[in-house]
Amino acid sequence: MIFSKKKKDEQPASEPDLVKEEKQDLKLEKEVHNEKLLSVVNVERVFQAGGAPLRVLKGINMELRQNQLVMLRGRSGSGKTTLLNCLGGLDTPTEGEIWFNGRPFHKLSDDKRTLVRRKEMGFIFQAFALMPLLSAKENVELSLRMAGVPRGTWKERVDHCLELVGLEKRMNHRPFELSGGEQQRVAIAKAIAHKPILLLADEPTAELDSNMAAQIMSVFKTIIRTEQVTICMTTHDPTIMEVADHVYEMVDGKFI
Ligand SMILES: Nc1ncnc2c1ncn2[C@@H]1O[C@H](COP(=O)(O)OP(=O)(O)OP(=O)(O)O)[C@@H](O)[C@H]1O
Repeated sequence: MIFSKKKKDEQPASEPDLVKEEKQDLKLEKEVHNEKLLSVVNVERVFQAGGAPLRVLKGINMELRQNQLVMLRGRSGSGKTTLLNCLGGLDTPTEGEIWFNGRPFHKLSDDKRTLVRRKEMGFIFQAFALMPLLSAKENVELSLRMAGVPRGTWKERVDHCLELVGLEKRMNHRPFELSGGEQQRVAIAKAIAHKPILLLADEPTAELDSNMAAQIMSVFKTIIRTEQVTICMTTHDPTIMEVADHVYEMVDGKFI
């Protein structure tokens, strides 16, 4: 028996065996990355802008867990937006891996990444990105339509999201009838309406005074608790950092 087993071990692995082994390795890798909502492993991003290549991300490692508020802090030009774009699949790393919700995000086709992004992620930008002719309610509905959510559920979900951000009395107002902070709260309601598990926010408080910025952070804390979402945001405002679960400090394409 022992002899025959040894002989079997010495045989070169057949092709189906290798495929099986590869699948097992991938399964193991997936299990490791499954524990985290998102993990970033040695990510590099190099832009070919004109002459010399520009190395903007220089070996980034990070992770996001469920129900966390994580901030990326750094000076202008340090690479925060570039990293956020890679996390959201709007851009792809030149090197390295990004695992999202157990999937190798860096290996997915553009189409698959877009699908995952639409269903499982929400985005908030500095300049609110609302449709100017639509009311707050219609802006939130639009995001449900884009995500393919059945129409019958829209009203309840829209009401709930606008209530969560404290705008139940402003549902029929259009963006120009709202303050900057209120517009940003509509943008948040819009970003969470389709129940994403990850919310990415690029400088969501940059256009707001400190009072309004504090309100936005309080809304973020509420939706993390009630909507089971993780938020990763960029900022260079040191005053709002104390509410973060973790702050990654970025200098020249690296975390320090
Ligand atoms: N598509 C691109 N092509 C070439 N260079 C780029 C591209 N995108 C970003 N960069 C460069 O990468 C560097 C980092 O830019 P990035 O926008 O990520 O920084 P940031 O930390 O978000 O800055 P800010 O706080 O001002 O938004 C900058 O020098 C920028 O010019």
